[in-house]
Amino acid sequence: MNAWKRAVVKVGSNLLAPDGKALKKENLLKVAALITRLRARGRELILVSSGAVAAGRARLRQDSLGKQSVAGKQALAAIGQAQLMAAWAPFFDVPCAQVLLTHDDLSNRRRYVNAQNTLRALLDLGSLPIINENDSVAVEELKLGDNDNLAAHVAVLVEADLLIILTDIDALYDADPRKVPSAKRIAEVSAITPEILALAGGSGSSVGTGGMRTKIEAASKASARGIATVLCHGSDEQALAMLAQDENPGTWFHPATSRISARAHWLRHGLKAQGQIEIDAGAARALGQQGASLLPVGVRAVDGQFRAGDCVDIVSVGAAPVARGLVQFDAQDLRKIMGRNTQDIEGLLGDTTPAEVIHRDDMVLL
Ligand SMILES: Nc1ncnc2c1ncn2[C@@H]1O[C@H](COP(=O)(O)OP(=O)(O)O)[C@@H](O)[C@H]1O
Ligand SMILES: N[C@@H](CCC(=O)OP(=O)(O)O)C(=O)O
Repeated sequence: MNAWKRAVVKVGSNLLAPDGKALKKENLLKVAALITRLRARGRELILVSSGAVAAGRARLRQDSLGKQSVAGKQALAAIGQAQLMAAWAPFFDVPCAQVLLTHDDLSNRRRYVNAQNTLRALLDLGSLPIINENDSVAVEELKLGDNDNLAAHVAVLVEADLLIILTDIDALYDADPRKVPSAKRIAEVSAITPEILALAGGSGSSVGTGGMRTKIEAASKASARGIATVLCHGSDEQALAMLAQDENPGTWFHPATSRISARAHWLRHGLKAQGQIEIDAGAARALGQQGASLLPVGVRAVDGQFRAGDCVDIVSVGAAPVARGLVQFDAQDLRKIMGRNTQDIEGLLGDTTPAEVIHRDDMVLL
């Protein structure tokens, strides 16, 4: 574990605000001490910190965790984010830089590159970027929601070597230990298979979002780009000391042996599908085995109201998505030409109709 240069450290809500109502400063201090130790050894660190909503509750002295309206929660996050930064800053002797990201910043290529440049500049300045989702403006349906997935996106964005997930449990277990006391600890995961994903339960509390499942998803996203993930307890002094010594105190997720390209990763993980295209068996073979583009003739059905340039999922009849990519037609136009041979569609939609529904270069197999 000792060859890494740059890491993203993610600290979850459960650790920062175990009761959901106030920040637990003692836990912030432990994480800050780890980051300071690692920085002193020449490592570059980026912190992804949850806790804005809880800090907002604390500032407003709201004792109840009762249901909030969306706008109410967004307002809490706006108040709490300032509190959160103010809570972290005294624990570091370098400048802390607040960066708030939304899903749009990851899906829009220009904004993605822009965020990448800003984060690189912040590291060059020797500052500590502290990242959270921009909860106060993020549109509910498009939210990442949990900070595990956000941290994985950030790790890919800054080309980190390591993702460190600090939470309120010491490792991944083969079942949720809160429900199955005999659950066994897993020290190493060499490949994130559907079986590994199935081990994960939801959050053990009303404070955390996503539980172990989003942590494994995050490890999987990071792994696909050659980034390792380590998960451990973030307030256990011994675990943190081991991390500082480059030892695995919890669960180590190996990076994938063959990493996918940055563009393929962006297509696969950075975008949300705006619709679905169902293809026939011949097209599924052509895509899966021959590396072909998707042509109108192989399309059987079109679902959704997407526009040309949007990301869509490609599904084989009655099956889970087999690929996704950037479609070259609006949904309504695609409905007019689906199932037709290329020579038959000329003139149907004007003179400059693209030959492919989704070009191979804009597609990733799932
Ligand atoms: N297979 C599992 N192994 C370990 N923990 C699990 C598992 N399944 C579910 N969990 C739960 O996931 C919780 C951590 O996730 P979460 O509550 O979202 O924390 P955070 O706020 O740090 O993101 C643990 O407290 C645990 O109860
Ligand atoms: N962005 C939210 C936190 C989201 C969240 O709870 O994520 P997680 O720490 O993964 O459980 C906040 O700052 O309150």
